[in-house]
Amino acid sequence: MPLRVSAIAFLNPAPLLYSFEHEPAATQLRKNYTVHYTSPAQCAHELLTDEADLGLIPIAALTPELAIVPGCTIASQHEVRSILLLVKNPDRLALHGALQSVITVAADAASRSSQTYTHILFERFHNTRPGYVEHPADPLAMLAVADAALLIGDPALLAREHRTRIDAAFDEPLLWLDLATLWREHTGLPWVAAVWALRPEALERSGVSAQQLIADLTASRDNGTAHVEDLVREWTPRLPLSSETIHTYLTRNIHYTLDPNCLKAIELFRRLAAEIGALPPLPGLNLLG
Ligand SMILES: C=C(O[C@@H]1C=C(C(=O)O)C=C[C@H]1O)C(=O)O
Repeated sequence: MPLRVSAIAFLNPAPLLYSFEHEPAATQLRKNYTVHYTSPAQCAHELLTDEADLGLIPIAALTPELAIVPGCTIASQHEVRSILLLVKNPDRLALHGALQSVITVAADAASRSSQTYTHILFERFHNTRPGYVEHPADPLAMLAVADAALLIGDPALLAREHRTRIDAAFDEPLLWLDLATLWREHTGLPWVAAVWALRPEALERSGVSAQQLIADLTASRDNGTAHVEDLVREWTPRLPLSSETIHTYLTRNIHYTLDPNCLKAIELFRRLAAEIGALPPLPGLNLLG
């Protein structure tokens, strides 16, 4: 039985899924994998409820039972561009003051990792504890009900393109914060959003070995990063963004290699999240293979 795969329906994972979407590899991979696309939060839900065997899931949703597939990730070394915290009525003097004045945050319901990063940012780095409401990604609607809005993925990329129009809806321009940049400033580590995670018991049923799975996912990523020009051509008509922005996003903003610093970042993120009670502890990372 093929592995049931839940993948993220944003631009950022496109290089990871390249071989699953492009011939000649796609036909071969279809024998072992059936891929479907949804939000990051839903990928986690499907994997955790056994509706999927393998998921590209937010690191906030990892549990000790799931195995992390080594090789690939969705991360960022500096600016990510697509994880944005928009803050209303910013105190122009200092970031700290602006964040201290936030009482409520409307958080993109598609997110798990960035929601938790937001908790860490406020509570650990700025010593304040706003309330949270989940909300569909729509900056103006979010800021109508909250002091700050967390956006991820394609809606964040689009909001950034319409920054002038969005700012014009308020008495003073919003504060636009890139969460990956802030995480890097506070920790010196990359910001990690998602990894491939597996229900280990599913491998036997599928007939795919751990080594084969790691090789297939890594080869797809390598194929994708080698064919970024194709992806830019395919995605430019799908998203109202310039091909330059898409190219920069895929080549400079997003980092696709689960290297030792990314693993350190996941450990630190989960430790800080557990310390503030935002997530259950994750004792050690369970890597496949
Ligand atoms: C880089 C991004 O990371 C996303 C953010 C996630 C989250 O907040 O849970 C999960 C997966 C990623 O696709 C992005 O979409 O902007």
